Amino acid sequence: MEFGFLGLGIMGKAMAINLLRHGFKVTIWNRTLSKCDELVQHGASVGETPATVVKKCKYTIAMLSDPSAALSVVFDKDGVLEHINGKCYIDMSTVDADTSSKISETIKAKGGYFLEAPVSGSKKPAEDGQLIILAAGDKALYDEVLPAFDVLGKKSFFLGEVGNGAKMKLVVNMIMGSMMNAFSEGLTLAERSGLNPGTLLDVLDLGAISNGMFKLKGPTMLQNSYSPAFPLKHQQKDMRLALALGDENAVSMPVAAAANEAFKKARSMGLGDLDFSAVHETLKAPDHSS
Ligand SMILES: NC(=O)C1=CN([C@@H]2O[C@H](COP(=O)(O)OP(=O)(O)OC[C@H]3O[C@@H](n4cnc5c(N)ncnc54)[C@H](OP(=O)(O)O)[C@@H]3O)[C@@H](O)[C@H]2O)C=CC1
Ligand SMILES: O=CC(=O)O
Repeated sequence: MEFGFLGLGIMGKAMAINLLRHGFKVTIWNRTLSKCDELVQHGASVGETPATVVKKCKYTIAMLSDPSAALSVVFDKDGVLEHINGKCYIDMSTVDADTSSKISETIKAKGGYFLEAPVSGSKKPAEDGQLIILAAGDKALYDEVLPAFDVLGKKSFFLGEVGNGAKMKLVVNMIMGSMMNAFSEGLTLAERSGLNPGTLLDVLDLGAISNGMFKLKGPTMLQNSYSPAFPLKHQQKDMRLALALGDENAVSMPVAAAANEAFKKARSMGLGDLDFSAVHETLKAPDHSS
């Protein structure tokens, strides 16, 4: 089975390498072309534009940063739409339901097939093929590409009409971003009140609120180490999109709104390209330490 793959950031690179390792043929494209070099070593071919990748491959996956990138790769000159007639496009980026629906409707109007399939799970699950895939849209296309999803993820969900995958992903990340802020405040409170925050991690891990994120991020946060697995700018994008979903549905989300403010503050401090756990640094800023 041959796949096109557009977007070789933290996630796209790991996912495309996984497909290659499992015997899929992969033709890649990335806006910054030099990022293709490493994958060529793994056996990938390179397409000059999104359009040429779609022309060559029956199935093309995209893993792009945000709604604006997802729209640009489809609608701009040399974009996906130019050769989409009869081809299949699977967008795994985290975007909002409106963006996904706009892409879906246009692709279908031009004779193509569309599936949205955002993922839960970060850099390591992407490297290990342990993502959780939240698909929606064309069910026949979902069934066709399951062999690839089985390589990329540990579990795939088919959630119905386009938009449901995007919404599920945003709800999950809204919870995750809120939890990260509560965790960060807890670590800081423990430290400032004279407790050993390392002991707090042990206590948390034994109780009912033990979870993989606290376990993974706690030790590195205590070392002020924020090498990006999930860039903070993307977490803030997800909070923003989840809050908009809350607006549309008149759901009051004061906790998520406060978490969004903290991520915005972190971005204003120049921390957007670090891991989202760097929101911890906002609590060390002068207005919080006096
Ligand atoms: N990292 C994570 O833990 C997870 C991320 N996600 C989601 O997956 C998506 C990708 O995340 P991640 O890999 O971490 O992000 P990165 O920032 O590492 O990569 C973003 C990718 O998007 C490309 N891109 C950005 N803007 C444009 C544009 N205008 N036109 C074309 N290409 C563009 C980048 O190209 P270039 O190299 O040229 O900059 C790069 O390939 C995001 O939607 C994110 O929210 C979902 C689950 C986990
Ligand atoms: O979107 C991020 C993740 O860890 O999932």
